[in-house]
Amino acid sequence: MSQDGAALEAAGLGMRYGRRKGTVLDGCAFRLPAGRICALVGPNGTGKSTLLKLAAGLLRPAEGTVRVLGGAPAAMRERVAYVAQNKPLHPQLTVAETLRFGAELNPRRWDAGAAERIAYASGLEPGAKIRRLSGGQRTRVALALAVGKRADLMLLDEPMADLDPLARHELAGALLAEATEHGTTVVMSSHVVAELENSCDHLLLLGGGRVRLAGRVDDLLAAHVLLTGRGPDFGPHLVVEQRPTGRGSTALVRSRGALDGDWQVEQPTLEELILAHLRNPAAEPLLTDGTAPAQQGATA
Ligand SMILES: Nc1ncnc2c1ncn2[C@@H]1O[C@H](COP(=O)(O)OP(=O)(O)OP(=O)(O)O)[C@@H](O)[C@H]1O
Repeated sequence: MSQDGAALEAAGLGMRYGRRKGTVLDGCAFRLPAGRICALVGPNGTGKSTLLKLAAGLLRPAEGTVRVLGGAPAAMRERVAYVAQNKPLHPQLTVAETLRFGAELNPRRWDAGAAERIAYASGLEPGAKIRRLSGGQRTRVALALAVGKRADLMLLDEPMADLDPLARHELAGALLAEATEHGTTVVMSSHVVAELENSCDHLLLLGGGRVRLAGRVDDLLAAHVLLTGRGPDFGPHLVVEQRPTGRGSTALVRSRGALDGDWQVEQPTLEELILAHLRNPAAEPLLTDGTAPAQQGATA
């Protein structure tokens, strides 16, 4: 961990694939304090996988820096577990051989019990060949390897995408229990916004190559309210997104001062907060206290 406790930090981070292909990340800047369970969300193609690969040291930035646990990603591989979107595993190995391979690669940190708890919880056979496993079963083995590594930072690219709802619930619970017990920081990209509220305490929303929201979920929710009134005027409050409703207009706003006015006030859910920001890519970014990189200072 770095002195100031950042598990992942990006400053002026830029990334493009080849000269002609356009910029994926452009001036991306944020700081993720250690110990958080962070949801990484954003539209398709916005650079979530790219950011995770940069943090895993599999890509090099075109501009700026990314630091993990206070150091360069390539120097931190032993302390970082990365699960790619396509969950690459050796198809000819069995599940048990795959876990043994994980142990050999991580002799100083390997936690066989934790890996086996994840791998075998649903009745998966140790002798089953990886090539015969379903997508969800492969995911289970990939997550078992990541947990067994006993990393300080886990980077998970859409880890739950091909799991059935029960397996998703069970695995998310097991993963988060392991992470909480050991103080592991988790960054998990996902499109299943409704499920993030129960599993994540931190949010990183990417869009247009930059960070649009960053902070503790509680802080981000506290900075916003849903106002329903005759509209379209919502006083001094900064409107993120506004839609007509039966009763007039409902707006998700960033509160600027007292909330009294001719409208009804409700707290948004995390899903409402994320959807409003996805619907309005032009909304002003918000990085709450402690989540802007040291040299930049918070933008709100
Ligand atoms: N190896 C590559 N070569 C060229 N372009 C790439 C490569 N990998 C990703 N890209 C491009 O970079 C952009 C960001 O891709 P990335 O996979 O990081 O997005 P994402 O947010 O993870 O998307 P999704 O939600 O669809 O998984 C996309 O436009 C994609 O086409």
